[in-house]
Amino acid sequence: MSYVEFRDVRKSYKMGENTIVAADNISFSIDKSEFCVIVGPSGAGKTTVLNMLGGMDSCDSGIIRLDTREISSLSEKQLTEYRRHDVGFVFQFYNLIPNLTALENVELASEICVDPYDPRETLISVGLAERMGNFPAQLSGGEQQRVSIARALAKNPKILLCDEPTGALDYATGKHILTLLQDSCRRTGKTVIVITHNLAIAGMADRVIHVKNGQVVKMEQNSDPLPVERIEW
Ligand SMILES: Nc1ncnc2c1ncn2[C@@H]1O[C@H](COP(=O)(O)OP(=O)(O)OP(=O)(O)O)[C@@H](O)[C@H]1O
Repeated sequence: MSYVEFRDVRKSYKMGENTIVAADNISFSIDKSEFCVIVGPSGAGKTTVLNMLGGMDSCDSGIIRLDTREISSLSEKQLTEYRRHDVGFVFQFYNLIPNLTALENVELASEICVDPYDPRETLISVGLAERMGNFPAQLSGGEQQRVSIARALAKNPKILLCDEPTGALDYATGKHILTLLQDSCRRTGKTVIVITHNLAIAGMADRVIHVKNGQVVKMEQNSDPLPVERIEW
């Protein structure tokens, strides 16, 4: 069985008289330890898919599984536990707590987990050995994103969900962050999912899922993913 599975997943939002179908019978699967990119234009349904897999939103129908567990049928209480222990999130705008240092941000996340990695070692692994005592405002955008990746990894989650992780960064810094995510995936064996509108990023993925109008329009597997240095956009 696949590690991540979406089967005929539907999600709609009511907006007054109108119904917006954000996920229209979406089906796909992802294997353990894969680096997967979900790509599509604005409004395609990428964030909706990520939020449902991350336990932040529910689906109307269909089945969502992670590591054989059926996420789509968990109670609110079970979803809280699931988000806490099993999912690491990386957001476009980092979402760090401004009055906590880099180390404290990572410690806070790992304190609520069952089997976390050491926060200091995790910060060292993302290249921030010298910046642990700094507050987010004292760090560059790229460094803040490294902290947020460390915060997600230190939880030792089953899956890392990244929503446009390079969206707020310049070209070179964005590439460094993608390299870090690809390396972290390989080093830790974590399953990593990145959503983006940037088709060029697809070349570095083991698996690419193309979405449009709430549907999966294509799925590809790269037997030989490119190193980030060879990707241009
Ligand atoms: N909470 C919500 N309430 C109403 N409509 C929503 C909600 N969330 C998403 N939608 C709608 O669902 C559709 C898919 O949105 P979604 O954010 O998943 O797309 P996306 O591919 O992530 O887009 P973007 O790249 O712009 O973030 C859009 O039409 C959006 O307006």
